[in-house]
Amino acid sequence: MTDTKPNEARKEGKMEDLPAKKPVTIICVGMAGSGKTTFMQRLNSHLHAKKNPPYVINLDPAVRSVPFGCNIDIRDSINYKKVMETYNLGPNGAIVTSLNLFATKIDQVIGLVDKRSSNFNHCIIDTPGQIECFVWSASGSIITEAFASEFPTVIAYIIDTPRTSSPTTFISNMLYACSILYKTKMPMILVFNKTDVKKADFAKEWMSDFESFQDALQKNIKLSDETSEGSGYMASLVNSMSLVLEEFYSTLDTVSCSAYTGEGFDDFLKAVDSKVEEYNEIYVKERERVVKERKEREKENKEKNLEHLMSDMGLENKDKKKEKETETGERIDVLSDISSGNEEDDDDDEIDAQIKKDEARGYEHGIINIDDDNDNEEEASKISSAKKAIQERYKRAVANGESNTKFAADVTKYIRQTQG
Ligand SMILES: Nc1nc2c(ncn2[C@@H]2O[C@H](COP(=O)(O)OP(=O)(O)OP(=O)(O)O)[C@@H](O)[C@H]2O)c(=O)[nH]1
Repeated sequence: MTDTKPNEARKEGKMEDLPAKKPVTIICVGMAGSGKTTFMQRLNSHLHAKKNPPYVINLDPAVRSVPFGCNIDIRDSINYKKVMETYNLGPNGAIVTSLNLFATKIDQVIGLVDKRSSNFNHCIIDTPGQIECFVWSASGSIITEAFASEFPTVIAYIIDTPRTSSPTTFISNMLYACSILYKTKMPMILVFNKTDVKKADFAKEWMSDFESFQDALQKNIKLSDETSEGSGYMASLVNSMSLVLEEFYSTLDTVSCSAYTGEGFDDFLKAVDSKVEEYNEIYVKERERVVKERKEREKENKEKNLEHLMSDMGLENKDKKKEKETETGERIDVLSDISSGNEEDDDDDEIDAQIKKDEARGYEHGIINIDDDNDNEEEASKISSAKKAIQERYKRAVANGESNTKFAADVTKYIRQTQG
């Protein structure tokens, strides 16, 4: 992970002791038409101009043409039109399916980026215009998580500033950004794009001054009252939402820029740097904590499963029973008990006689020779050592996350042997 301390140490020439600096991943998300692709194009040329070319990834399978050179393009491996035909899907379903197919290869993608990571400082990713296809899909989460676990990752939420100038659309956009922030748990930068058309000062003011937002809302209500009905409900909803979102604003960096003119891109890169620091200070620790917790939970579950399996097989109980009865000097109830009791001598004679009769009639007995104590002890010890071996193997398999069909077959065989 990128770290400010390693950077300082690098400057001091102690680089050999330090891990290689990882590039930062910038994932561009935003509503359809907010200007993600144009923003990517400008960011790409801006970084090139600074002799700091980025690694570029396009994750929009439905885009006709991409106005920048891509290092990885989802369209090279997935044919969106074919996905639509093959799976009989509509446009959005096909985007989700294409992303699903791409997500199955994400480890290879990360491998590729990692391999080249010494050559660039930024990896920039464009996402589909249908924001929900990426943000709310499992594959979107997998892809984001995969990058975030390997590189410092920042979400750039692109906003169409002129289209956000009404309090209602502003709050809708903020709610969306808020939900993405809490879903991905990644550092986020709000990018007010298209400032060549409308400056983003109004939005920044609304975010920092609740009263000014209220004023704008009141003005909007008066205007709406003249033009539409039912705006009272909308206004009160927007009002409540603005209160809820106050805390969310404090966690964000905002930048205004124009993908057309290139204004604000230096500020954007500065914001990225500060978010990387935040990522290292807060998110890395948080992620480590979550991963640790998940591992502990998995370990607990595995142990519980092992206990359940053993008790389903009747092994643990029998062992415990055996221990208990040995302590009290009582008869041991083991699998070979059918032949170990002395009190059944008479019964044994009867059974013996029956077997002889049956054999004389030509029947075959597929039972253990219940008369022979030594054979039974041998059988019991065989079963006991098989049990131990299987327990050991199960524990090892559980520890290694092994999925071994032969092992499963062994367990089945053993259950049949002991319970059949
Ligand atoms: N004036 C102005 N227009 C812009 C700017 N950025 C993008 N646009 C225009 O906004 C429209 C949408 O831009 P795109 O870059 O295609 O937006 P997008 O978010 O990638 O679109 P989808 O991926 O289809 O959702 C285009 O007509 C762009 O020319 C900007 O900074 N200023």
